[in-house]
Amino acid sequence: MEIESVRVESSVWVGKKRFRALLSGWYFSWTELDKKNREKKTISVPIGEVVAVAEGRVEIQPQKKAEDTDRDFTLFYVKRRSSGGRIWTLGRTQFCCPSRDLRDQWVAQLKTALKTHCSSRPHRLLVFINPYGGKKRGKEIYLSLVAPLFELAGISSHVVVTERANQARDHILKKDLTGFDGVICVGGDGMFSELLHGVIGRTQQEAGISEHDPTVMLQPCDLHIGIIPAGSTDCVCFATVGVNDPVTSALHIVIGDSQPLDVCSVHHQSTLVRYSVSLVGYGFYGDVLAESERHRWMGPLRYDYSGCLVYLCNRSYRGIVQYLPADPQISSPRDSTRCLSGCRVCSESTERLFPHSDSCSSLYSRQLSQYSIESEGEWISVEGRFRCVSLTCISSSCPRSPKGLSPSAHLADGTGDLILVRDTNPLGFLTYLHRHTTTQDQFDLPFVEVHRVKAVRFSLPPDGDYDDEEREQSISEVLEDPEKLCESDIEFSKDGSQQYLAERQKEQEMKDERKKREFFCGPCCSKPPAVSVWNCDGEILPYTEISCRFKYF
Ligand SMILES: CCCCCCCCCCCCC/C=C/[C@@H](O)[C@H](COP(=O)(O)O)NC(=O)CCCCC
Ligand SMILES: Nc1ncnc2c1ncn2[C@@H]1O[C@H](COP(=O)(O)OP(=O)(O)O)[C@@H](O)[C@H]1O
Ligand SMILES: [Ca+2]
Repeated sequence: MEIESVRVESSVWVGKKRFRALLSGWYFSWTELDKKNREKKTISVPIGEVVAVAEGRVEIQPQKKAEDTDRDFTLFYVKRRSSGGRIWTLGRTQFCCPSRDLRDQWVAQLKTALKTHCSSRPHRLLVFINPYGGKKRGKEIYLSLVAPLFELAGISSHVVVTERANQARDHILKKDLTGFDGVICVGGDGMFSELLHGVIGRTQQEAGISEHDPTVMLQPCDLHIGIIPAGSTDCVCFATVGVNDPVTSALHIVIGDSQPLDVCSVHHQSTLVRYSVSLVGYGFYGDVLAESERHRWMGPLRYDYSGCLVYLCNRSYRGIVQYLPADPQISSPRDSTRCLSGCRVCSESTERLFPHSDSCSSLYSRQLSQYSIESEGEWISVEGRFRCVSLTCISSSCPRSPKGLSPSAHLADGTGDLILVRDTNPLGFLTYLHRHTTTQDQFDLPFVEVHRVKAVRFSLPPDGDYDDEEREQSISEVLEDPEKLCESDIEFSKDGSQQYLAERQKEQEMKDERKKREFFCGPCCSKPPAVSVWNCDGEILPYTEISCRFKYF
């Protein structure tokens, strides 16, 4: 065995075949040799993708067994399953060395290489499982597919199976998190949103920053959030990882991959309402969500069912949308780029927004540079009747729509995409929706506009068509249980809560009167509602008039 500073080489056997194994710099490779020592096929694994190395012949599934044959060691690593390489599985190769000494040296050298090259890997994780998300398989997915990988990689985890909505958010906001390298969400976009609110909220609390000030620059978060997809849409996972596969996500977490993400903060006047990563949608997507809440028992299918019902209702809503365009020289929602980890536009945006950060690894520790959105251009106003108004920070691709709401949106460029779908005939709108599922351009329709933006405001036309009661009515009637909606938002409304509480009181007073009326009246409806609701990553917002800003994390 030759040992230079970072070069280790020897003969090994894999099954009955002889190989030359080589550890050189950032790679471990093994090359098959024929009887005449001629090299055949080489398999090469970056050290950054090695999950674990163990003495003996080790298997983790179906059961972990270690057979410590003197001269063997087992290497576990990331293996790409699909041709596009997006789906990952756990690769496992058992090597047999010429002697025990040599085996021990290989194991020691590989472990040292892992320590040296993989310092950003997590050691201790706090895992939140929503047992009711998606098809209610969160617990099973975690225990059977994810926990064994964490254990193999030497990651210890503290698991909380939630018993109520917002438990994970409150835990992150209030409990001692010392020693945790990250928090993991086992669930869908709603569950991810809970963790996001916990992590952003806690970071701002500790930094003494008020989230209610819409102009404030938020403190970046040190705690990373990992997602194990077990929800209904899994859009945040799909748009960042490229698939919604629990094993792929667990392996990304194990090897310490991280991806900065834009976040949209949604304010109503001077109150922070929520943060969003995937969809802030009014009209069609708001109505679908409101309807789907009645059919939660259907699981993920509730969105398809409700989508059909809402489509048949053929609704459009009036509104005024104001937006602050992003710099068109940098990128456009109509270009054909697809943002992935390491994207040039995102790296250049990082450099522009945070000139002193040197690399991706510093994204979570730098201070945000102060810059004013208001000084960067003029607001543009569009008034009209819309089928839907959608805002998204990322592509929002998901299994239902593999290219997403805005296929060229960037994950971390500090901007979002605003999609305005004006009122059109039912066939036109169906064409728009259907194009989300095909390769056809959904923006290439005369009634659709898309803009890359830094901020957006939405209001209702001030012509007397809408009174406060009508707005309040629409907001509350979409939920079977309005109390639940209030409960989930009250935490975020602490500082600017007076107006919120007054509105809630008013809503209570009108509750009995409204109880028997249906918000979704179906195709036979005689008086459609004048206002829709906002869908914010799967939660209904309690306000119609909102302002949104895109922030970079
Ligand atoms: C004729 C075919 C019509 C197909 C229409 C497809 C349009 C798909 C666009 C998907 C956008 C997804 C944006 C993601 C939103 C999620 O954050 C949110 C909550 O997810 P979860 O917590 O996992 O439940 N999901 C939705 O609001 C569902 C929207 C579904 C619309 C049909
Ligand atoms: N134990 C629980 N009981 C009820 N609701 C919960 C629980 N844990 C989390 N939630 C809430 O369930 C909502 C939906 O969760 P999510 O995991 O996104 O599933 P789905 O994708 O099916 O909507 C989230 O808003 C979350 O706050
Ligand atoms: Ca973006």
